[in-house]
Amino acid sequence: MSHNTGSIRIAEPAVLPDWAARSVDLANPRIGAKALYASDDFFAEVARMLNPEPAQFIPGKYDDNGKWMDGWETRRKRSTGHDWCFVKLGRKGTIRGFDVDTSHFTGNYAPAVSIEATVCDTDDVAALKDAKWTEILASTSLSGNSHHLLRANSDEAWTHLRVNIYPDGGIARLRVYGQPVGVFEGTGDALVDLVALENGGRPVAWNDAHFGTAANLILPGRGINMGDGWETRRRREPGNDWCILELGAAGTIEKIEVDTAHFKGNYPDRCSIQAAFVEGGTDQSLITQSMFWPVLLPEQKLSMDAIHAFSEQIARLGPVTHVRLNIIPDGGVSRLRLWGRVKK
Ligand SMILES: NC(=O)NC(NC(N)=O)C(=O)[O-]
Repeated sequence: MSHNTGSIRIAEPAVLPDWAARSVDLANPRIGAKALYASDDFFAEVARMLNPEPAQFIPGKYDDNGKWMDGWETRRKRSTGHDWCFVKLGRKGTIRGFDVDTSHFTGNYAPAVSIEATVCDTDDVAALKDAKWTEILASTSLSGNSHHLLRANSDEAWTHLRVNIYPDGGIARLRVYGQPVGVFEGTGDALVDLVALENGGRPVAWNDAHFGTAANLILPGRGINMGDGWETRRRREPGNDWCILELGAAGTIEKIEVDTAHFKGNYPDRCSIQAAFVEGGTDQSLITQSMFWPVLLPEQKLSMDAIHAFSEQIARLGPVTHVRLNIIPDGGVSRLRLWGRVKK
């Protein structure tokens, strides 16, 4: 499976395990995550480790410190001890596991990693150093140029991580697969975007995402370019393209926005949305189940490069947990917003 939380498709491991596929990357800078501090990042700055785009290797690219590497890389340690860094999560959340990705690091990858977590109401490094840390990933050996999908040993919600590497070396990318918590606390009866990535929404399945994946639909803000949306290949057979999204919380949808920003010669002719309150099943079985979901938004004509707002057209289905966006017959949509009230 691959997903795109930037302008370039992320080539995640060929197949993410279910616990990762149904999670949000809490370390995605596009929802506010940030590398706060590193004990050392001489060869490659720690911020690169969170880049939502796939790690790349650029032969022949060097900087004043050495070979340019796309990740976090510390200098060769000549003393005891180990390197570490602080990462602020984009949302407070529970953590199911990690992808510790050493892509392109072959003779300089970190031999081992462990990860600790804490809850802290500040990003101040001194305060974080004094925080109470809990190990949620025990020390684990790493290989070069590999994805390491590792389960976390925790059910609690956290705000910050300390990533320890033993004793030094590089990590290309860190993905933190989890679920935001408490995003709707205090919203009362306000309309909230139930499917936004930063509110725990996530893509479940799609039939095609040749040019841009479904994850882009629920990113914050408007799309930055045509690559920052969900775009399918040109359909050459009857039917329509679709994607299934899970809401961050069950709720009743009252206002829908379908944004075709940047899609001018390839926006869908029409769209519709089906929805359901799903209990049980798997992401895979939802693909079949979704064929029979009731219509939340009947077919609507779309236009180029515009936000389309719908409210009176929305069926009164009550609280739902999943939607299926149908685009007819194919094309690109930049963002989908599903404003509603959280089910009490
Ligand atoms: N060829 C290298 O990559 N050498 C060093 N690393 C970088 N990035 O230059 C090292 O010591 O690991």
